[in-house]
Amino acid sequence: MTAFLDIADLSKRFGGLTAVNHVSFSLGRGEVAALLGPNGSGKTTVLNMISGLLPVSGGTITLAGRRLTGLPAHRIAHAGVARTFQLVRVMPSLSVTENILAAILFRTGAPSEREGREEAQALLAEVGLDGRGAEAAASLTYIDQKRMELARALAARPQLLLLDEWLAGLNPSELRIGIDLIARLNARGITILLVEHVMDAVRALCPRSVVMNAGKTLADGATADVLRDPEVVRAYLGAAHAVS
Ligand SMILES: Nc1ncnc2c1ncn2[C@@H]1O[C@H](COP(=O)(O)OP(=O)(O)OP(=O)(O)O)[C@@H](O)[C@H]1O
Repeated sequence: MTAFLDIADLSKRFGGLTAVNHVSFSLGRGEVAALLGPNGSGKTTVLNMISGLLPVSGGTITLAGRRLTGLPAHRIAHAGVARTFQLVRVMPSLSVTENILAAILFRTGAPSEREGREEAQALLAEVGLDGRGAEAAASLTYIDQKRMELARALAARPQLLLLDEWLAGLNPSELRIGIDLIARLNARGITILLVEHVMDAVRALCPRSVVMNAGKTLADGATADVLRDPEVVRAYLGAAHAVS
């Protein structure tokens, strides 16, 4: 597969700490892959650099041959990259629909009120929040806030979706729904990179996984093989999350 997202020799230093240390991997268009690793291994920092939230200290990131490194976050978003955050970010004082409309507005500049609301409605249906648009965002349960955050990301019509522990904290039935939703988005052609500690979800969704440890790439390959790799098992067992 030719690289759609190409991460080459990527590094990030915070003062004396090297959080990401010469990491390289690439994703093919339409691929869904996991970025794994114990706590503090640098996964979120990689997502932050891809989405332009943090400048890189070294290396390059390209999407469909276009260099993203050095672009501000809003330009990267317009180039087709959307993400969710580990700690859900919503605008609590607005309604659910208004939260989505804000994201649509960011993409389009100025949709007509009717078109914007129709699109918001369709996005809410897609993430399982059909008919919930009038509710206050702050009143949503945790999973519903996550759904709404995903709808906001989808409002950008991304080519690449970065999910930072989007499935964390869901109960088993919610997890099933979440996995199906991610699989559906991928089937629609969205390339997905997910940082995830829920290994059942990783196994179900991601044929391929990249594993980081202490800022470096430890493994990159078929998920089943990677999760059996003794070095990966050791890295996880030495940390809070065992590979279970
Ligand atoms: N803005 C920042 N300033 C200073 N240090 C940071 C910053 N962001 C992350 N770090 C440090 O960089 C290292 C990697 O953090 P990062 O959040 O990328 O890890 P992670 O693999 O996503 O962990 P987790 O699974 O717990 O989310 C950690 O030591 C963290 O404390």
